[in-house]
Amino acid sequence: MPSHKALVRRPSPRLAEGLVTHIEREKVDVEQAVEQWEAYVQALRTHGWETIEVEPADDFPDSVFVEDTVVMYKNVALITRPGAETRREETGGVEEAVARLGCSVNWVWEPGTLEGGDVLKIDDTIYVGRGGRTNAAGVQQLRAVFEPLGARVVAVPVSKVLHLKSAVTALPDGTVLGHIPKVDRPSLFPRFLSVPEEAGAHVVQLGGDRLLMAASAPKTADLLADLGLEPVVVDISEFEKLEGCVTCLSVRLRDLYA
Ligand SMILES: NC(=O)NCCC[C@H](N)C(=O)O
Repeated sequence: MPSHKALVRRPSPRLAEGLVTHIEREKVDVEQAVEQWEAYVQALRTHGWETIEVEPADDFPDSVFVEDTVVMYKNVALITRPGAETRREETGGVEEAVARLGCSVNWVWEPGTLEGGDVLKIDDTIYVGRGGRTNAAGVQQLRAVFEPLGARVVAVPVSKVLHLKSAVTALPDGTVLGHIPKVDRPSLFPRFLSVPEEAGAHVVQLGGDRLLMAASAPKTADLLADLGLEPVVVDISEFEKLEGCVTCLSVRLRDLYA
């Protein structure tokens, strides 16, 4: 039976110092960010996810973006080696959390770099974005860990946004969603739906037809509702100022044995 646990990590008081790469820096209201994070966690819980808080990493401004520190496939965790040097030490608490949940643990080693935001799983296909934060050695290491377990790893170029999942995510039927101006090669995906907003490309599958989405993509929410899906909308404006999206604030663990 699939498990319904999700890792989350409380924002650091230094959140406002988080990295910004492709957008202009805007002032982040940390108090509001904490409220938004609590509402995000509550939305996961309301829709059947047991949330597990990874120990906070207050010295690391970007630590709330927990998705970047680990990639899960089946019961196996791959602890990443973030391309952003200032994020490298975020991984310790996450490693401890997944080990405690009974996952077997692997690591990305130097010279590899990989961030979880660059990894999009659709059934047994694992798309990995080769871009600013994930290098070729990171792609090879991901392949070496997961292909023997039955995955097929497909590398795709990412140059217009921070991570692959800043450009594309997937619907429950496997259709890939993306905002065309931000996607390097839409033709790499077998079934692609173009959405009208950049933030509309980011969905977290909550189960059934329910999709967690950001309030900043109302036209895409309407489009998806019109296709019979059920958007669950959260406001994550303070995280968006740091190039965060709904996907990066949690890691869903769907295939634990426990
Ligand atoms: N997976 C994600 O979308 N992560 C967002 C990370 C944002 C953070 N400010 C960073 O640049 O690393």
